[in-house]
Amino acid sequence: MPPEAVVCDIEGTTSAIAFVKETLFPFAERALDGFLREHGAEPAVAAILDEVRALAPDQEPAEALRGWMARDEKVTPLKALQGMIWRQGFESGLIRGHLWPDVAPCLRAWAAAGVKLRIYSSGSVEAQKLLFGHSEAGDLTPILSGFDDTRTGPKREAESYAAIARSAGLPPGGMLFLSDVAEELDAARAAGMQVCQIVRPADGTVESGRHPACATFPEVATRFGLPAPDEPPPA
Ligand SMILES: CSCCC(=O)C(=O)COP(=O)(O)O
Ligand SMILES: [Mg+2]
Repeated sequence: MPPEAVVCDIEGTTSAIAFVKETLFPFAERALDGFLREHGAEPAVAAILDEVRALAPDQEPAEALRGWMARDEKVTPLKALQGMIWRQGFESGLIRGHLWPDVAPCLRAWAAAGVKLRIYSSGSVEAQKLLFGHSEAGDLTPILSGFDDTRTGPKREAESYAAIARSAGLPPGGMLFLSDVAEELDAARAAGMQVCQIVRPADGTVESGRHPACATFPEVATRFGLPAPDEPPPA
């Protein structure tokens, strides 16, 4: 049966890994000290800094945050803070959310056919909404019906996917999870979801061999019985 809902990872799935590493992370790194000086006492930011101190009690929060960014560690308070910092970049037009050209036409076709679309990323829900709200393909947030980040649960644990299915009000088997990371797909499959690894050569993704694999979203459409977009994606 074709899935009633599609859940998309971002980095390596809808968007280039290079966009995250070479645009988003350096933006946050450059703005970090100024952001903490200006906003560090605000309750939402202060609460995140408390989480950072609890996880890295032997370091200054800025030092811990920089280390996590350098090692691309998906630590929840870092992700929350990055989302806050990126807001200014997205809203001023300095950053536009990268999407591979095959992604938006499929998401639009699937939404038009009544397929529910959700995002599950290590990037915070705030950052997800910014990326899809200010994407290279325009504002896609009206066609997205749910957003989850690591506050829902770790991406490599089956219970996180069970929670996403509960919040969508669907049986896990009616949902398809798309990700570049095999361990995330293992967890989603253990929760009963259909899964597909997105293997984009431009991202250097290695096919695990444990899951169905597709290089583009139109290939996903063909393989899982989802509608294909009316127009071919731009070259
Ligand atoms: C605007 S979302 C930022 C992406 C990000 O920070 C990240 O860690 C993405 O990880 P994913 O789980 O989507 O692979
Ligand atoms: Mg990913």
